[in-house]
Amino acid sequence: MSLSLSGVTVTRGHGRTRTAVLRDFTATFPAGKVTALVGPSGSGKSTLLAVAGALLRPDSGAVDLDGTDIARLGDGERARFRRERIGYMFQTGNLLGALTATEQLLAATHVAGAGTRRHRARAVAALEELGLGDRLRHRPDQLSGGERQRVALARALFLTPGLLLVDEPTAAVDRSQADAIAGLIGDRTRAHACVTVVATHDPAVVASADAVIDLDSAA
Ligand SMILES: Nc1ncnc2c1ncn2[C@@H]1O[C@H](COP(=O)(O)OP(=O)(O)OP(=O)(O)O)[C@@H](O)[C@H]1O
Repeated sequence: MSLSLSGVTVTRGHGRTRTAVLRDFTATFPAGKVTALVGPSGSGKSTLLAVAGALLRPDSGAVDLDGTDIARLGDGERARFRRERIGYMFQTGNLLGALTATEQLLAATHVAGAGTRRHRARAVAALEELGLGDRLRHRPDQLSGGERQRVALARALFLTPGLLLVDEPTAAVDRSQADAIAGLIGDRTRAHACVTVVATHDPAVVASADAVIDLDSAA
């Protein structure tokens, strides 16, 4: 898997509030490495993840994922890329209210409820790895903010994506959990040679990353 953005410009808002969030942004994200995306609030970290994750189309520029410019694909193909190649952990967790922690992971494979035993065992193991072994049957409103965040990370990792995009993974967890999460993201990235991009304000996550891109100076 490879990811490079070239000349990417994204404007957001309408009318007088319309501003360029990313302006002619160019960067290459290496496989098997964690790239930390830093910069002050509002500098465009989440926007860049959304562009790389085929959720937001840039106004101009190319988003090259393994030789395909995903900015130019139709909506159906972009959805397929997201489903098959991209693991996305949103800042808000974005868990589905009706599903248990285990089902959140199985939903990624479209087998919630009817999951095979093998899928279920994998989902349970993934949640146990993140310290959630006693929260398997809990729904989002029965989990703490940090627990929801860890379920969201487990879900993003579940299908072993080639591109892993993570937004503020340690915002709602304590220091030891934050270190465990940063370690797990690094381990998975190296083991599966995936391209990993982590938007973060956490100095410890930045310190454990292989490369750092500062959107403040890139703007
Ligand atoms: N849907 C939207 N419509 C209009 N403006 C938006 C929209 N989404 C984001 N913005 C603006 O784009 C800018 C960049 O937002 P973004 O969320 O990418 O920043 P960020 O670096 O991730 O911030 P934070 O660290 O606070 O999460 C901000 O000024 C924000 O207000």
